[in-house]
Amino acid sequence: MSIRDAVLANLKKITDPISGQDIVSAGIVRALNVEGDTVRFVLEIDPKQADKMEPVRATAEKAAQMVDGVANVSAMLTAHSDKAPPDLNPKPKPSQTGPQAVPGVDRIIAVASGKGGVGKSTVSANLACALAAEGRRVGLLDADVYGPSQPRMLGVSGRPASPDGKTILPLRNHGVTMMSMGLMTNEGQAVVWRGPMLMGALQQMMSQVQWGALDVLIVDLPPGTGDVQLTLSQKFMVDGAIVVSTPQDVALIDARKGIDMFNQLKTPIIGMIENMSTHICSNCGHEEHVFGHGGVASEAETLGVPLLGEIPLHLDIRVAADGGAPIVVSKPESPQAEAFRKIAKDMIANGNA
Ligand SMILES: Nc1ncnc2c1ncn2[C@@H]1O[C@H](COP(=O)(O)OP(=O)(O)OP(=O)(O)O)[C@@H](O)[C@H]1O
Repeated sequence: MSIRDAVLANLKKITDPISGQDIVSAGIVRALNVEGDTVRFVLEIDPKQADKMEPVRATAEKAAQMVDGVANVSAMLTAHSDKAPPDLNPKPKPSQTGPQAVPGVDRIIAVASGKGGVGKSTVSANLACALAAEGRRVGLLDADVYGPSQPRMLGVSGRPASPDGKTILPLRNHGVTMMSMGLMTNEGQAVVWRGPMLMGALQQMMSQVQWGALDVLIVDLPPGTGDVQLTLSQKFMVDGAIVVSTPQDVALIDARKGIDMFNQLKTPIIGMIENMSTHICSNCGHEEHVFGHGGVASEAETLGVPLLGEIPLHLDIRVAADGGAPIVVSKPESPQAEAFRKIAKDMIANGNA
């Protein structure tokens, strides 16, 4: 029998005057520790019973000393607490991998494109402003770190403030709360982002920016199917994705890849938008199909995703975007703005925004 077991056997012969059980079964012998020939333990008691328990402690100390091989014994009375003893079993860490919601944000919608330059940022800015005009509380995160354009499109400049060094205060214009990676760097300065930096920056933008209460947060993604797209869908609960494409085959091939990626990530596709659909001459109103027309509609049908709308190629759309007031703000009654506003209204009607 080990010293520890022999000590316990002797302690079991002592009766706890409070419960009538032996002191080991009563659970008052705690922290029994044997080190060489030294034995230490405590008797955990109600402090009000200290006088009654002191003789028990002295008896327990002697009982431990009786064990062969024990030279020194230290038994102490300690006050028990009503609190549960600390749980020393390591708990599994909460899962870091599951997608999380952003506090206060009801929905996250990703706007993506397979190919660059198809007008994804223009569509994001106009949709955000159109949804805000419908009374929705809208946030717009420009996650296009390679070519951040939302500050220019929404007409905001200056660096966002961080009063406490932890949270970042977003900017606001045209009813849209906006944050862009472009505001964290100097305009015109090329930024070389590596994968882990990108992911860290995106998480920071989602979690540390004080978005406030939003009905919808639109995330303007970089073109393609890279780290930012993956991180967004894996780390955050993305409610839906909109894929913007021009009608040409080359753009459509890439758009298909984008849809494929969202399907694999199990992010629901809200639908596709054909941008630069028909060119309307700003002088004569003549319509021509610079990049073809209807390519996205037939692709959407093939892929079984909704076509949300077709946005014409029109000089006013570019001029408005470059001037810091998207066309839905600067010319809300124009047919070009109407195309965006219809998409926004349908999104609200379908519960997507
Ligand atoms: N429907 C349109 N009519 C006219 N010009 C447009 C239209 N859509 C976008 N543009 C213009 O095309 C250019 C590219 O658009 P935008 O920056 O929105 O594309 P993007 O897909 O976000 O590009 P990036 O590759 O930088 O992500 C901009 O100058 C924009 O003003």
